[in-house]
Amino acid sequence: MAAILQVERLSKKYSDGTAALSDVSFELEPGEFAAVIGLSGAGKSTLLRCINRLVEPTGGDVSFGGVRSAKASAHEVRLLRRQMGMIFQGYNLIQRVSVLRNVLHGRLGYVGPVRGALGLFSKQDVEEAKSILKRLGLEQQTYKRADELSGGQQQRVGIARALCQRPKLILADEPIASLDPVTAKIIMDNLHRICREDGIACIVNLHQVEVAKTYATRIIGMRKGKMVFDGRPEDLTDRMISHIYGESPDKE
Ligand SMILES: Nc1ncnc2c1ncn2[C@@H]1O[C@H](COP(=O)(O)OP(=O)(O)OP(=O)(O)O)[C@@H](O)[C@H]1O
Repeated sequence: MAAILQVERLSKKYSDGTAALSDVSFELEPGEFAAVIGLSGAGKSTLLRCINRLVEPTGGDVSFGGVRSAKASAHEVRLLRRQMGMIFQGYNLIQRVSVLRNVLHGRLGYVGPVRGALGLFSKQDVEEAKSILKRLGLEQQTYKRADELSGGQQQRVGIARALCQRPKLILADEPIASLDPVTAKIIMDNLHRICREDGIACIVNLHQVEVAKTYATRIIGMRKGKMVFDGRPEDLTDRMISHIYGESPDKE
C-alpha cells in the first residue's frame, strides 16, 4: 500500500540551539495507528508539530498524500494541514462557546476564517458535526458550553473537532496525559475505534508504554531527538524500553 505520510530525515533545532529532532525518517500507511513513546523532552511534540508545520523544521521534509511540505506555499500548507486533525493534551477548546461550535471549528479550513468567525456554517456542516458528536456519545452535550464539561468529555469534543476536518491523519499529542486511567481508556477506545472505522491514520504521543502496546499497530521510540525504535508492539523488548527510557536526555 502506498504511504500516506513520508517523513524524511526530519530535523528541528530551536533558536536556542536545542536539537529537538535529529534525522527522523519513517513512512505511515493509510489507517495505521502509531504510538510515539519516549521520555519527556525526547522530541515527541516537536515531531508531530513538524509534520503539520505548526513548527518549521530546520532540515528534512514531510510528504503527505504525495505533496512535499518543505517546498509548499502557504496556501498548500493550509490545504495539507486541514487534512491533519490535531488533538492536544489540554484540549484547546474555546471554553465560552458551545460544544457544537467548537466541533464546527474543525471546518474552518474549508469555509474560511470570515465565514467561520461569523458562524456561517452550512446546514450540512452542522448536521455532520452533530452526527460526529453522537458517535462520540456527546449528543446530550451539544449545546452546553465547553467549560461545563468534564476533562474526558472535553477531550471527546477535541476528537470530534478533529474528525470534523474529515482528516486522513490524526496527530494526537499526549491526549490522555491529564486524565485518570478510566477516562483515559474511554478516550483511547474512542480514538482507536473511530480511526479504524473511518480508515484514518493516527500518530499518538503517549507516556504510558502499556497503553501504546494495547492500541498501536506500530510503535516509534524516541530518545534525545532520535528515533531509536520503529516496529511492532510485540517486538518492543524490555531491553529496548530501558534504552528508550533509560536516562534523562539532559544527562547525556
Ligand atoms: N519552542 C522551543 N524552544 C526551545 N526549545 C524547545 C521548544 N520547544 C521544545 N523545546 C525543547 O525541545 C526538546 C523536545 O521537546 P518536545 O516538547 O518536543 O519533547 P516531548 O518528548 O514532547 O516532551 P513532553 O513529553 O514533556 O511533552 C526539549 O529539550 C524541549 O525543551
